[in-house]
Amino acid sequence: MSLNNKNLLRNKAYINGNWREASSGNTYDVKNPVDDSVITSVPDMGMEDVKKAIDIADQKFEEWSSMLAKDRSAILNKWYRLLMENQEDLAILMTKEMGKPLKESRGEIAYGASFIQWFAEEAKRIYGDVIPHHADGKRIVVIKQPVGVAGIITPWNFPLAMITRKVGPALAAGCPVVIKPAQDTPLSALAAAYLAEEAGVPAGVLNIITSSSSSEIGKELTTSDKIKKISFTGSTKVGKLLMKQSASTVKKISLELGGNAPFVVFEDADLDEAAQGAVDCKFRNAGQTCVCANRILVHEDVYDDFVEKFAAKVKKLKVGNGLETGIDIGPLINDDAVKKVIDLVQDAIDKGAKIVAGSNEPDGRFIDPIVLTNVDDSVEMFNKEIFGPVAPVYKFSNDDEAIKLSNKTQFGLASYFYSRDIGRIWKVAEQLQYGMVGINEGLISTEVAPFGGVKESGMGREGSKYGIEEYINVKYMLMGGL
Ligand SMILES: NC(=O)C1=CN([C@@H]2O[C@H](COP(=O)(O)OP(=O)(O)OC[C@H]3O[C@@H](n4cnc5c(N)ncnc54)[C@H](OP(=O)(O)O)[C@@H]3O)[C@@H](O)[C@H]2O)C=CC1
Ligand SMILES: O=C(O)CCCC(=O)O
Repeated sequence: MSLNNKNLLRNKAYINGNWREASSGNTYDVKNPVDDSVITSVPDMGMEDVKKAIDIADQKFEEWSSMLAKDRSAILNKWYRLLMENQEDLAILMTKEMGKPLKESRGEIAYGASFIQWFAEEAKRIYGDVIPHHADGKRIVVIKQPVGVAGIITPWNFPLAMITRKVGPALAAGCPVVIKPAQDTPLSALAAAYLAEEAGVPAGVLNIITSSSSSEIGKELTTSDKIKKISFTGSTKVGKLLMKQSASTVKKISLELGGNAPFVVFEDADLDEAAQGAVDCKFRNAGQTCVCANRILVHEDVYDDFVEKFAAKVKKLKVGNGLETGIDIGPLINDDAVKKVIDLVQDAIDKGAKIVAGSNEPDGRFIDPIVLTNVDDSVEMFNKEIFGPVAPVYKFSNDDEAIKLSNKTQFGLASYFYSRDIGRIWKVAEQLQYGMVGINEGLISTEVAPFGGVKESGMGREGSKYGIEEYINVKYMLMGGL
């Protein structure tokens, strides 16, 4: 692989500042989803290794949390700079292991790094409170303290940003971390750990376990009494399991789970902007994003015009190996993902849907982006996260119906709508049962805003001033006898 900084391609896991084999000696291959070519192999760690990582992180808690906030901040800032200095190499590595187009990988490196920079600043602003006292001779003070060691489990679709969005606030608050990246994408995580070490993150404060036994590692992280916090991004099914397991030790927990985002186009919308917003929102990362539009709902008066504009743009998207120039859509992550997406399309076709762009005949893991019309809420994909480049366009007749359809799901992560009417904008934004609302905007992710969902999309917020609260305990002190 042609990286300028050859040190970024790691084939060992990282525990206590050492690059390590699994104690069993086992490894597994990391493959490029384009053609299954092996990039390298990494340790296939198990229970013994994760226990070691947890123990060392626990031992490091006192040292790391008692370091001056400005010193932790300086280390994080240096890590941010190193991530950005190595942006191109990290992007190549990411595209190789995950498949997203290089331009999107570059974007994710900058996005991922931005969380480290943001939380480097927040580290210095974990302020407490003085509360006006309730009785003479007493004073009330509130301080904020780090929760302790954080166990972090992340998915393959954002191999860097999902890690930095959790590790940034954890380290800023003073919490050491044990990270289990997705089995398919450990290399971005290991490269980031290498740069963290270069930046001066002390040994044992940041540990990475590579493993193909996610349930074993997850069980240990969620049940160990040394882990005080679990942060997870991934499917709702696994999130529920981790929540259940974490109950045994009553851990603080953040979950970023599945979504089923509505993207509503009202009759007064700017249709050109809405069509472009829908393309950006739906096809980012080949649709493999929890905040991607999953259901495009369009008012009947503008339905045909919107579909024409939208489909014309979709037909221009270029599908191929993400390392090649000009590619908009890379491969899906694996064969199961392709099958799931194509089965959902077939179900819709069986119920009367029409394909107006793209094709339901994949070329290996590549799917020509599909636009479907003539769909209603009886199709399976109305209720399921598609996680692929398929855009079903539903029709509605009035605002109440649009809101009802939008909220007809157990998920509540991101939602979007396009309108120019200020009254409608307020009403709809308030009535959408979602943690995030994009208004005349298809891309909402930024480190400065709180990312997170309601309902079965999870709990907790990442990024912004709220993100650090997930790694902090509030302590109230009452002083009497004054
Ligand atoms: N909200 C989001 O951002 C995401 C949503 N999804 C949704 O989930 C579907 C399935 O994707 P998938 O990658 O399988 O998602 P998972 O939820 O299975 O995987 C996410 C992370 O959890 C780990 N994991 C899996 N099972 C367990 C377990 N029992 N205990 C502890 N950790 C576990 C995975 O490890 P490993 O990789 O080793 O299996 C990975 O690190 C997607 O099609 C999509 O709909 C997926 C990814 C992200
Ligand atoms: O899909 C995800 O797992 C996270 C969403 C990426 C983003 O932050 O926009």
